[in-house]
Amino acid sequence: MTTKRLMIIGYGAMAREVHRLLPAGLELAWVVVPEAQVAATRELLGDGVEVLCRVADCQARPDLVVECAGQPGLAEHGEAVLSRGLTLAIVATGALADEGLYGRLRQAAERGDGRMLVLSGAVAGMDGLAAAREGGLDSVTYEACKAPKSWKGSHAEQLVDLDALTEATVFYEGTAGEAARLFPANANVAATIALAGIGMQATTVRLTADPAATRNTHRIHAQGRFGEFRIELNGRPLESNPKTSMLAALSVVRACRQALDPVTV
Ligand SMILES: NC(=O)C1=CN([C@@H]2O[C@H](COP(=O)(O)OP(=O)(O)OC[C@H]3O[C@@H](n4cnc5c(N)ncnc54)[C@H](O)[C@@H]3O)[C@@H](O)[C@H]2O)C=CC1
Ligand SMILES: O=C([O-])CC(=O)C(=O)O
Repeated sequence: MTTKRLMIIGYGAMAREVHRLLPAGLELAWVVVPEAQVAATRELLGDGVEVLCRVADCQARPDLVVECAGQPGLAEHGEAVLSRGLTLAIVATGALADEGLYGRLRQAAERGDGRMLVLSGAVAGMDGLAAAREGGLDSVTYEACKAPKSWKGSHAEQLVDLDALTEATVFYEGTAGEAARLFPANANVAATIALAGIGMQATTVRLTADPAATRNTHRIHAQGRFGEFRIELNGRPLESNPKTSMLAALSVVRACRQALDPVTV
């Protein structure tokens, strides 16, 4: 089997974990980072990987492109990937709460015959939720609970004193679309659930900080013609970034494996 070649957009905590766990048969050939990080990333990765700041500078055709660059990274590079007819697997799904961007990415994919794969990221059950949607969904709620340190540097700091919490505290309730925009490094999952289910406005979201939490907890409750499901997922955060659950990186690794395997499970 010939080795396939991967492009990763972004080279932060998640991308490094994906790189570490890359399945045999797929090699990291290109990394796209902001211009200011090109030199340091080149030094880190050595000669085997081409470090670029624009997708257009890639002279060959990656077999798969994965976005691990956050919402601004998807907004900056998504169209360039899709309009070249490439497959782009994404985790910064919250960027799709911006209808304008979503429309431009769809058009680029249609124009160039590209494909955008919305990965399940830090949650589970997106297959069942999307199937349930076919029969009609009545309500979908999503609750996330993380340790205060996982909410540091986010909009949560404007809503609650994270350092003073002594018990689990709900600091945000709203729609998936708003949550994904207000918490771009923490609530992409809200948008993923909305995309698989009943949309950005109808999906309700509650966010909690809990000083006793050691995991990133995600709870989904969906009701519809199919029946009802509840999922609770207690994900281990990445040591290198407590905002990000390990499962989100693993969902990217799974997409890498699927690109190699003729059977999709
Ligand atoms: N769907 C999901 O379940 C989840 C999605 N995420 C998303 O994944 C993103 C990445 O997570 P981490 O790696 O833990 O964050 P991180 O902050 O460690 O890394 C993000 C990297 O992207 C790079 N970047 C930023 N703008 C860029 C651009 N325009 N072009 C190329 N690279 C750019 C940054 O330089 C940084 O190295 C999060 O910001 C979040 O949006 C994170 C966790 C779960
Ligand atoms: O990794 C997680 O637990 C979820 C997350 O950050 C996101 O949805 O953006």
